[in-house]
Amino acid sequence: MSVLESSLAFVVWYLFPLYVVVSLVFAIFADADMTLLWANLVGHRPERRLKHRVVWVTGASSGIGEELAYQLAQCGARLILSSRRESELQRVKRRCLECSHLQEDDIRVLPLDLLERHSHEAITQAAIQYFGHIDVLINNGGRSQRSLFLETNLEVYSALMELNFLGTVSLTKQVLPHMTERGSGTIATVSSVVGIAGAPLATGYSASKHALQGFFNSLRTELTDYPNILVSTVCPGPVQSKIVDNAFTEALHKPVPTVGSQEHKMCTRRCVRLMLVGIVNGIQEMWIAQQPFLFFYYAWQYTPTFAWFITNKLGKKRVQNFKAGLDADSAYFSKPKAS
Ligand SMILES: NC(=O)c1ccc[n+]([C@@H]2O[C@H](COP(=O)([O-])OP(=O)(O)OC[C@H]3O[C@@H](n4cnc5c(N)ncnc54)[C@H](O)[C@@H]3O)[C@@H](O)[C@H]2O)c1
Repeated sequence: MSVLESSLAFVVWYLFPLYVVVSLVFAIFADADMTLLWANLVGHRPERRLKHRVVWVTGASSGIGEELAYQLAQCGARLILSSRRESELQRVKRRCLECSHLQEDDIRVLPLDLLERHSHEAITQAAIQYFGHIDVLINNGGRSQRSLFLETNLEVYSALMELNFLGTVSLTKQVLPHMTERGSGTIATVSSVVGIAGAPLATGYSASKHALQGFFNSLRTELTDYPNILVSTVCPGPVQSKIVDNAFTEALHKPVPTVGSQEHKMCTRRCVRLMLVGIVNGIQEMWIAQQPFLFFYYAWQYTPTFAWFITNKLGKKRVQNFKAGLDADSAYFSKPKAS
């Protein structure tokens, strides 16, 4: 057998089956993109890298932001906790103190409304003054949407862009000069799976997350002279939180009528752990989702025609369930049930 033939046989009999098996195992069990999972396996640990760091979390009063506060506190990070309701932030602060070795002074509650852009400069100055600097800003605060475009007021689209996009850009605008002056820092922004693809009932939400993706992908390229500044975007799939309760509907102040169980969604704890691993390992874009969502990220990236075939089938079912007054989210995973 020639060298060429034996090399070919090696590839066909050993490497290719190994590749197929590894890919299948990955496809079935993975809940994040390969870079992030690799970092989780062999990379830096958040406990080591975040100790004594000053981390500012927006939207810290519930869901992903609240869990970020607890895990960051356990890592020994000093915290600035922001969202609109001070009482809720005080509750989160108390739990942070209970579950970590942090002292009262290590956590600063700083109420912030992302919509009130005129207040962002003063609040940022207050945050910088308190600890002397900010190492990490996590732009997490935001709201989703559950409504069909044809039935939704334009005001809702305006509100989604004001909050998710402009509110985040405004705060980043205040914090980034502080980081460029120091020559280091991290700005991590929670985007979404719908910042990469799309989903029915979330046209405005998806648009606001696409806007964030475009903004931060472009900003990152403007900061190449600052190798120690990380601009990271996090794209979670469905995660347990209050996101559906708090979502916009077709009219500005109308609540979501049907909020189903969140149990089928990714555990908040796992999502946040992976986020922190990504941040300390300098990952610029993270995909975090259970299957089958993670599979779709790859499909959308590499085989869009196939991805849209599947997405349209699921989307159709989701819209039908929504119109029938059923929980649109659960319908993806199990037999839809009215709640
Ligand atoms: N949960 C999911 O399935 C999921 C998936 C992908 C992305 N995300 C994103 O994760 C982030 C956190 O959402 P969550 O799932 O924890 O939902 P959540 O509703 O539990 O938390 C949202 C947080 O944002 C805050 N917020 C809302 N409006 C605000 C305003 N005007 N000013 C300041 N803070 C405000 C809320 O007070 C709350 O603390 C959001 O950006 C969301 O788009 C969530």
